[in-house]
Amino acid sequence: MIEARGLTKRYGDTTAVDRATFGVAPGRVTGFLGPNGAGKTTTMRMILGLDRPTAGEVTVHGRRYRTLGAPLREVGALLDARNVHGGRTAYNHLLCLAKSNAIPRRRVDEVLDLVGLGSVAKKRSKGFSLGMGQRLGIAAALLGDPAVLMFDEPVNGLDPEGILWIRTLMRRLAREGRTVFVSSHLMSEMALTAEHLVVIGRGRILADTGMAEFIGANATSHVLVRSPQLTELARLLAGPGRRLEPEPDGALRVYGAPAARIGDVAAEHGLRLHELATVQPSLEEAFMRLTGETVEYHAGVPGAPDPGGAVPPGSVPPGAAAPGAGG
Ligand SMILES: Nc1ncnc2c1ncn2[C@@H]1O[C@H](COP(=O)(O)OP(=O)(O)OP(=O)(O)O)[C@@H](O)[C@H]1O
Repeated sequence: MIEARGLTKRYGDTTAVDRATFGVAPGRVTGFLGPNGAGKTTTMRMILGLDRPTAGEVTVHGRRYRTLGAPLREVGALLDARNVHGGRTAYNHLLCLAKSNAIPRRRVDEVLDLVGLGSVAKKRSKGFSLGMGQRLGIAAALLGDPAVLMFDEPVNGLDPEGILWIRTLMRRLAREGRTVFVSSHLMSEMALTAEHLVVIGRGRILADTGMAEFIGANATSHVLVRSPQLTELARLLAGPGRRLEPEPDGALRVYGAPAARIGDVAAEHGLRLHELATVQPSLEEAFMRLTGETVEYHAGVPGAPDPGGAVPPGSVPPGAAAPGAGG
């Protein structure tokens, strides 16, 4: 269990983390989601005692990291995979870590096999690919068999196979009852990996909630309709609480009416339907609703919306009705 209370970090005029209060529970993957520069790495560094909070505190199992007796046995972390002494072999890198933390030598072989580096254990890590470097970093995090694991942007730069491997590993570690906290700015990846979300924007915690709840509270589903008589159908569907949006490929998005209702309207008027599909909102849509236009935010455009003034959870797109509303 990780608990942050009023956690704050300022660098001069920059407030990297602003009164963050959240908890990371065991037994599930918690995604730490936020755009570049939102404060994810700084938060993780404070959890690991690498940065001292300006105010507030963060504890692991009720204690500050620096006061843990055998930290590597309690918390494993992958912060920067390039931070490895490249002249050492993978085996020696892990052995040094093991020795300095009173971890038995056999555990080095175990974690090397676990991450699939057994066959290159005696090779110098400076010759490793990015994916192999990530695996070595993860092996180091797992070395002390810790109950709490943290990964900062673990899939950055990995190929699809590497991404799938990391996703599967994280879910397995969580199923074993561990606390797994993983940061990312990649929505599609988070949607597949995490069950719980802590969302951060410009240093502030914007949400601490289940994945499904987060999406449900910040975005609405719509129905995608295709018909050779779309103009007529659209006229019949228009009304209070409904929002109709044409798609570039000729389909129509309908907010505020369930698929069954749209199908009935079409049948009643003898209109042909070529497609009628309920589309669930994505994590990305929900995130963008919460934080404002993330694309602008990413690019650091002056005057980009302030995530602090975010749309409150439970709101729906302007003009859209709540699911099931309307006749
Ligand atoms: N050592 C530092 N000195 C000054 N400013 C810093 C320092 N570390 C971080 N910052 C600033 O704090 C803010 C948060 O940075 P942080 O790296 O924690 O964000 P992040 O969410 O991890 O972003 P990314 O996805 O780009 O890694 C940024 O504005 C960053 O420039």
